[in-house]
Amino acid sequence: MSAEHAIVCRDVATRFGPHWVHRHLDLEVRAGEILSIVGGSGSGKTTLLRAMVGLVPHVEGEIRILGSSLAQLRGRAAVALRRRWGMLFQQGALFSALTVFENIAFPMREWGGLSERDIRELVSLKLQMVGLRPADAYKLPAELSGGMVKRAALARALALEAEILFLDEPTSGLDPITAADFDDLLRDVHRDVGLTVVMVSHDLDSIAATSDRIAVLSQGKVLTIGSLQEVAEVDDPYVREFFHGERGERVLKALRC
Ligand SMILES: Nc1ncnc2c1ncn2[C@@H]1O[C@H](COP(=O)(O)OP(=O)(O)OP(=O)(O)O)[C@@H](O)[C@H]1O
Repeated sequence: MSAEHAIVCRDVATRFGPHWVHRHLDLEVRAGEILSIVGGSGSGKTTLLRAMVGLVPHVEGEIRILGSSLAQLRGRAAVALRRRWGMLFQQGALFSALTVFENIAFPMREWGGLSERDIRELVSLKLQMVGLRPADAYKLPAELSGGMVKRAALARALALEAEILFLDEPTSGLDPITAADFDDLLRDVHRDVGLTVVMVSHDLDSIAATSDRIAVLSQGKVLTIGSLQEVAEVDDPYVREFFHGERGERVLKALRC
C-alpha cells in the first residue's frame, strides 16, 4: 500500500452463498482520481463498491482503505474510518419521510459531537456546494426533481468531510442535460475538495466527462484499467459492445477532437 493509493484490493473474493461474484480481484484506486467501474450486467460492480465500504464481506484477500485493512478494523477505529467516506446509492436513497435538511443532517447527528448550530451551518454549506437553494432544505424528497434528489444525496454523502466518495449509477434516471449538470457538479466538488471518487456507471457520456481512469470488470476480476482510450482498445466482447457502439464511437471521436 502506498500513500498514492486511496484503496487497494488484493486477491479479493466475494460471494453470495455458492455464487462467487469476484475471485482473485486486484484493483488500486489512486488518491485523488475519479475511477469509473464498468462491466456487463451482473459482473459485480455494485457488489465491489459495497465490499469496499464493508457492506458486503470479502471472503478472501484484503481490502485496504486509506491505509487500513477493512477486515481488521474494530470498534472506534472502524467508526473513525467510516466517517472518511460517503456513498451515494442508486436512486439517491434519501429517507422519504425526512426533509432535505434532515436527510443531510442525518449522518452528522448519527456521528454526534456537533451542536444544532454547527449542523445548521454545515447543512447550509453542503446545500450551497451542490447547487441547491436554502428553500429546498424544507422540501421532502417527493417534492424534488430527479436531478435535485441526486444533488441532495450527494450533499448527504459529503456531510462528514468525506475523503472518498462512492457513487453507484449517479446519473441513472436523469435526462442527458440534467446528467451533464451532475457531471459538472461532480467535477467541481472533486476539484474543490480533492476527493477520491469511485463510481459505478453505465453512462458513457458521464464516464468520459468525469473519469481519470476506467476499470472493466469481467469474470469476477478487473479485465483492464486505464484511460478511456486505452481501455477502448482492449479486445473483448463487452468492451467492443460498450465502447464501440454508436454512442461509444461518438464519445471516442469527441475525445480525439
Ligand atoms: N444481496 C444479494 N444476494 C444474492 N446475490 C446477489 C446479491 N447482490 C448481488 N447478487 C448477485 O451478485 C452478482 C453481481 O451483482 P451486482 O449487482 O454486483 O452486479 P452489477 O455488475 O452491479 O450489475 P448491474 O449492472 O445489473 O447493476 C449478480 O449475479 C447478482 O445476482
